[in-house]
Amino acid sequence: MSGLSWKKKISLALEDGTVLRGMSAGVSGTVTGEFVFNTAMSGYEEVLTDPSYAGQIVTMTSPMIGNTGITREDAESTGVHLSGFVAREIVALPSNHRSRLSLPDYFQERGVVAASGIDTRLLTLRLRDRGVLRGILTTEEHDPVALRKAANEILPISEVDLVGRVASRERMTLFPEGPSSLRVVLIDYGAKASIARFLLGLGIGVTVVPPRTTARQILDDSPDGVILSNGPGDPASLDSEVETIRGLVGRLPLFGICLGHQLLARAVGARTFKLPFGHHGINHPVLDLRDGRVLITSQNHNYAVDPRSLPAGAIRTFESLYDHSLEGLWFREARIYSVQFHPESAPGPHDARSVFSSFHSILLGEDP
Ligand SMILES: NC(=O)CC[C@H](N)C(=O)O
Repeated sequence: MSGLSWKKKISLALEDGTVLRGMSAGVSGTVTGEFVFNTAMSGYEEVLTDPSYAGQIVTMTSPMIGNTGITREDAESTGVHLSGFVAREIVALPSNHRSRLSLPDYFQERGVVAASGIDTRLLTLRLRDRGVLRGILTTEEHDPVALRKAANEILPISEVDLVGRVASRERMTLFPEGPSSLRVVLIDYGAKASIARFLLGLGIGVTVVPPRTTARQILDDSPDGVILSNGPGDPASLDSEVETIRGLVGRLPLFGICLGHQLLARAVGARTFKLPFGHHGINHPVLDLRDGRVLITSQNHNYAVDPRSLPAGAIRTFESLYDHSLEGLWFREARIYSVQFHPESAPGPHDARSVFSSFHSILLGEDP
């Protein structure tokens, strides 16, 4: 608990005028972003290190966070990318043989502004009823009038280059342990580490490239397929990324995960739209529209593909059982496969891991 002042007040304000108070569990400072709520009961280390949360302040609905500490082995990237973190109670004393560090000490180490003691039930109901809201989290300002004004001056997430902030800047090839005959290019918009880990586990080599790599450069590299990663922000604002994908469509198998799925859909002419409060959690049921199976999946998105805008040839593969939004696509002719949920399941149940095997089949020229 070193460096932590549980006595320090923290204020939270939303653009709708809501003001809440709590105690700081992280560093002092002011952060702004879009508030979202996450319903996962475990896996906060993966949530903290998932680059897709850049620009967002994440509220955990589970009432006690921090019990299992920080293991460092469960990180999905090398840093914390979300803007701020909120929970009902943040625990400073972990109880877990894998823990290396308490959560408050990790916040100090990583410079995270975090709030404990917030009425997260009220906050979540507000976000559920009014939709995702911009807001501020601060240890420096407590006057409600000033807080409300600041919350209303925050730039919408669609106007911030979040992919540029978290994506990899260098090309790098990872080799699986055993012999491998397949290699894919992973376009990294802020990829979770588990995606490459999974592919390597299937014996597939992975060349990670920055998003600004051109379609020509990727084709000249002659991979067996291309994977479009998860990532932060609004897919509708990523025109140059979509342009690159357009240059790959029909040329080699493509596989999109979350943001990658949304960008792929845009590349073939579909539209994306913002969901009222998104899907963030590890208990999201999706229906496999091909065989009626239900998978419990890990999800983290605020946007979705509009099924009415899909071009001819699109096969809808998965649908959310919460709001019936589109969760997966397959284009047989063009060999494009994509899912809105997270098959790497980190954190989350493992039902959807078979999606990687489906992509493996596509690489081998079979149907998923
Ligand atoms: N996890 C992701 O890839 C998120 C995709 C996108 N930023 C969204 O919020 O919908």
